[in-house]
Amino acid sequence: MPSTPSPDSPLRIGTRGSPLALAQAEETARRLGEAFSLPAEAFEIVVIRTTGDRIIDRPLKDIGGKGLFTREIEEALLGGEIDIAVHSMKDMPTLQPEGLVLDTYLPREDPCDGFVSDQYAGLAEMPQGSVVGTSSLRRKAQVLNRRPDLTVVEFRGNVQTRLRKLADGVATCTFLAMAGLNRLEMSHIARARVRAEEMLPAVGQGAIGIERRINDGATAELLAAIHDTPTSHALSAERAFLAELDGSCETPIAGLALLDGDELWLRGEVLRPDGSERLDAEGRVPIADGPELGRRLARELLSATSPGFFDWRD
Ligand SMILES: NCc1[nH]cc(CCC(=O)O)c1CC(=O)O
Repeated sequence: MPSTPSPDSPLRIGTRGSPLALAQAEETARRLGEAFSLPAEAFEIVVIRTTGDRIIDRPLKDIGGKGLFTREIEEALLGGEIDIAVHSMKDMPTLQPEGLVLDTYLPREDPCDGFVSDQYAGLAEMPQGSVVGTSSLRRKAQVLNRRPDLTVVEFRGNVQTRLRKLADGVATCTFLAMAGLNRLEMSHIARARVRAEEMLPAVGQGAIGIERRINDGATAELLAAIHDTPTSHALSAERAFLAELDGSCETPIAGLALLDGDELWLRGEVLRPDGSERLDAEGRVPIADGPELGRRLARELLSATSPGFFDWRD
């Protein structure tokens, strides 16, 4: 690929095919186009179907393995079928395959969850025994920790599918990332934005990451123009926390870093899947020490958990 994409030799952007994934790929193309004054035809969006997209009738944790939503995309990147891959950082394992790097971030959207229900304004108002739909182990554990009386049912599928299940009465409420709703211009469906103090988001939530081949210097130069440094500082701290816990998007782990002047604040949380126990830790350090803080908080939580806390992990 030449150093600057053109309609004759477009930059091929690999992505999943959901409306949200496409919106994220389009945002990436738009930002690159603006940075280099390129027409839309200088970018080609290549939709790649992943294992996670293919199997929609089983809970994610039963399909197993990390990178359910990324493996096929990373193979296309390694195979030279695409030039970059655009991902929701929330879905990304902490380690990338040999030969790939994931170090470009777009400015982060709202990291918090949204509460979605056409009947109730928030979790506190849900009647005893109500049904919550979510496929996220984190959200399930957090909901049950606050409201042990509620029932959580599996709620797989993209945003549109989940809304249909809600309309069909499969559940009374669900939670969706505000970032996804904002990017789809659907934030009006959230009855409330759930503050991080109430429900700590997933590590990386709201951030878009762009992956490339490690030896592709021309693409690295392009991506540098749209990289957001504050987002990368926050994500480095959160992902160091996650990596030290050896967690993935399949485990009830939450973490959020916020920048405040030249300092970084990080809170991390681990839960038992049934919500019966929840532990958190937080700290504030100079921004450069974010990853070290992430590892320290993870070790703090690991040593504070009661026997058996992590037995659900394989
Ligand atoms: N696991 C699916 C997923 N991956 C990223 C987002 C939302 C967008 C984001 O967090 O950046 C979602 C859907 C959701 O949680 O509502």
